[in-house]
Amino acid sequence: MAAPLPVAPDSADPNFADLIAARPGLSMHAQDGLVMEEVPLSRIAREVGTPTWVYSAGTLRRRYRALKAALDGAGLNASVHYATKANDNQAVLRVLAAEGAGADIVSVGELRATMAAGIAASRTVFSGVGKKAEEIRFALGQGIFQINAESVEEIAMISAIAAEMGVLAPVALRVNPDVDAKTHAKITTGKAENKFGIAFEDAAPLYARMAALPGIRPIGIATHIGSQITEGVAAFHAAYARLAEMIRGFRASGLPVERVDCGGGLGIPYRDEVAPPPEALAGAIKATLGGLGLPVMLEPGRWIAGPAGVLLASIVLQKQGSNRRFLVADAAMNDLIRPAMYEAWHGIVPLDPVRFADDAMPADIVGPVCESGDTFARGRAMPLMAPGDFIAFLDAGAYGAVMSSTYNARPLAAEVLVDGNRFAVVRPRQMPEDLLAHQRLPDWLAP
Ligand SMILES: Cc1ncc(COP(=O)(O)O)c(C=O)c1O
Ligand SMILES: N[C@@H](CCCC[NH3+])C(=O)O
Repeated sequence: MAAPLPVAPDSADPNFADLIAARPGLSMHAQDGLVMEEVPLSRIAREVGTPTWVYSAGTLRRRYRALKAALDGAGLNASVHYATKANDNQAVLRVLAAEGAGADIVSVGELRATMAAGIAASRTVFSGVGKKAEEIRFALGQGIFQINAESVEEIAMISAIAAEMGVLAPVALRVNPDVDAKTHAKITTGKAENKFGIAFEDAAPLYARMAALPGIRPIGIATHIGSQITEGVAAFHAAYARLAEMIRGFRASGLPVERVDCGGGLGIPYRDEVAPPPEALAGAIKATLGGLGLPVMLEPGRWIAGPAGVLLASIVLQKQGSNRRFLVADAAMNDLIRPAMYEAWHGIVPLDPVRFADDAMPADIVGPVCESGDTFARGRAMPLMAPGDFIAFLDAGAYGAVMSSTYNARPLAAEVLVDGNRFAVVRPRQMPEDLLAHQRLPDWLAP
């Protein structure tokens, strides 16, 4: 049976004004329309074209500082290691490097990016379930701060490489605490069925064996239970309580523990989620791990970068289907894949103050890619729009550009950084013809 005709937008959705009011880096002006810091976004859309990612340096700084202040305020000796995977643009990394951030990386590519941006390897933790030997060698050669090992096989590999290089690898065990983070199934990582980490019951004997290996300096334990965790800090609390119990056990057996890595995962409100403030996370860490007197690490990605970015797009056309209105944008799932991949909800607002204030009727907002999954929103309250009108996808600073592709031979969108009243293109649009120029034909296919 066909879905019923949406006669009214989803009343649970926040309206444009509420969305913008909740995002301090953005404001709506009668003349200039939607403004990021002091730069009208329509100016960027006109000068740079669309689709384009735009990041706010001010929001990145403000959020990094808020997180650090919450950890310091709880009396924790904490270091923040920004999860590079959320947004690895050099400009974003530089802003965070200047704030004193360390990094969390999952590949040599990310390590090269963070080092190029001024974050030393000695402030960087290497996570990931499938690090290759050459990546481990490179990271050790650069003096990596910590490697979070995820399996007994990997520990053997790290020890062999380090011993051959004549160094001691600083290794923490990533433990899987089997805690339900109550987030989307594709981004939960701390349940027993997930591929991540070492089973809780295996960790203690493994840590003892690790301490006896020639190439390894045991550092402590790490965990990361999932991403976009909202609705309280109970899951964090449960996971960290298990870590604390484990560390006490290690100590009782005479095994050294230097620090504990609490991972990332703090969620943000995209729609109406109640995301815990960083003070609540800091409180959960203090309540569970605080008594151990150890330095703690955090690996936040989304919380810092998500609200700092938008994706600008233009309306290509508005079309009427048999029972739905479609707004076809020039951004697509190849740019922002989160709605297609996780059914994620992103605020979508017009840049034009007149459209912003207009009466809204439900529309499906879609991209031009040849997949029905290329749908950003269904039954969303949107005004009538004309070709060339600009829209912004909110909270697109994390897991946006980094997850984009050239599917349908589409360009990789440009990236722009705004800082106060200035803006700059920090990665130009990459055109399909440039990518075509990189392709090669073997002789046997030559005409
Ligand atoms: C090991 C690790 N640390 C940190 C993060 C960052 O997560 P988030 O962006 O949710 O803070 C991730 C991604 O989920 C991760 O896998
Ligand atoms: N890519 C996911 C988050 C994954 C976090 C990485 N472990 C998202 O967009 O929500």
